[in-house]
Amino acid sequence: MFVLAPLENLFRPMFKKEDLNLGKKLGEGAFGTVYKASLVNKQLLKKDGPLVVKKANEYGAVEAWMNERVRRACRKSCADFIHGFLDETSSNGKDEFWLLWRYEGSSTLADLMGSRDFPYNVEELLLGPGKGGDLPRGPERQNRIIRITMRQILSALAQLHSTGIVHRDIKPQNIIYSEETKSFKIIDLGAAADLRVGINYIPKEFLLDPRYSAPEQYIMSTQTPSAPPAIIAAALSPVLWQMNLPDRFDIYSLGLIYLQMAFPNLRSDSGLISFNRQLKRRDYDMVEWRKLVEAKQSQDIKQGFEILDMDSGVGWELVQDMLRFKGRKRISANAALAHPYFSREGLLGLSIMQRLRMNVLRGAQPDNEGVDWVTSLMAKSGTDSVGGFTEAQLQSMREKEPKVKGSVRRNAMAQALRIQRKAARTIAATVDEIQKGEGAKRVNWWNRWQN
Ligand SMILES: Nc1ncnc2c1ncn2[C@@H]1O[C@H](COP(=O)(O)OP(=O)(O)OP(=O)(O)O)[C@@H](O)[C@H]1O
Repeated sequence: MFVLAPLENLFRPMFKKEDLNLGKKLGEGAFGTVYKASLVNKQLLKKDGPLVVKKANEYGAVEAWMNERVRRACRKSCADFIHGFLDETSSNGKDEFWLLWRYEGSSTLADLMGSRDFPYNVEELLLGPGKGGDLPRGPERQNRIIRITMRQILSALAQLHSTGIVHRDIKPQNIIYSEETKSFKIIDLGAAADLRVGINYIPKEFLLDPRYSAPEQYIMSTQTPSAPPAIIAAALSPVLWQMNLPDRFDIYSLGLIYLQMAFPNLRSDSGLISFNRQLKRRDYDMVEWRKLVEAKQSQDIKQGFEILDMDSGVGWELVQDMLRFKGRKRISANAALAHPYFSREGLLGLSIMQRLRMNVLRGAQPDNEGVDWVTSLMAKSGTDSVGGFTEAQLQSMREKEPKVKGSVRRNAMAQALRIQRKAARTIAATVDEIQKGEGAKRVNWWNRWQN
């Protein structure tokens, strides 16, 4: 960041407003106006194609800075940023900041979700026309499309978070379908906070879209002092990150999007607002919410739960993990990507593996440390070609169940051991279950799994 940023400015093309022809207005928000645009002189950029210009107010400089950082650290997760510059000659006498991106395409996830054909319209975009035809239209096919979409958005979020950036405004309007990469990307970093440098990180700032924001109002505890100088912020950021887990704010917003994709009646603003109200009244207990709405017998509700309950309810598990009231108990983007919901499709023995992973995750919930421990084990385990646990690994974990020692029970170590024991017991129980139920078939299954 400190080295590459100045170097980059020496080599990247610079623009001024005379280089740009503004076209159709694409949007107007609190922070500026967005236009489709083209270059007056096409030679200025190596790759031709339409552009997007945002004429922003005083926050534009922060948004440009954030976009440059994303371009260096995780460029595939967000819209392709080209350049940002200050226009001191603006007609209204105020400084205007111009931001320039490549035009990714004409559809945001909000546009796509607004169509009656959702999610099949997304399937065509992600897989190509006619490529989803192996399954008849119905919950199973919808589940597959939603899962691919969720994986793409979560991967983009995981990259942003690992860069130290929290978006703070994740919503379908800010997720765009890129026609070039045929995948979803995140846009609008205008409300983002970069904890590594302290940019835009003001604990008391209130910039949230109430429809999609998590119950906590601040991404950082209000006890945390305001941003220190950049270099100190960079050194402190892992500690602050660990203390506050600010990334979980975005996860809640994505959890809401997941629900909207599954339940057609939650896609409208009024549907989402009434969901938020219902959940708040039930103290953010999703099981209670489910009891409430299932009693209503609506077709949309039935359809949504049919999707979430597939594969032993992995989707329902995931959405609950994303929508937990306390940020600390909410799943991280990386842990969500390792959730059984995203297990590879079509592998032999998948359902047993899914069951195992889910039991282990269930056993570790709601201890977030437990989930992290389990996911790190999963990430390290398995064969080269296939993730997950091998039978030998499961057996050795089973034998290595940590021993209890009365005196250490009260300290933090005891807590960690307790979670490990819980996970180890779950693994043992699941292995027993598999051994009992599958009998002779089991040997073949494991052999096939490891090959
Ligand atoms: N790179 C891009 N490619 C194509 N369209 C884009 C791109 N960036 C933005 N848009 C379009 O412009 C609209 C507004 O963009 P953006 O959300 O960044 O602006 P904003 O002023 O912050 O708006 P809001 O306050 O409503 O979020 C988007 O909804 C999208 O339709």
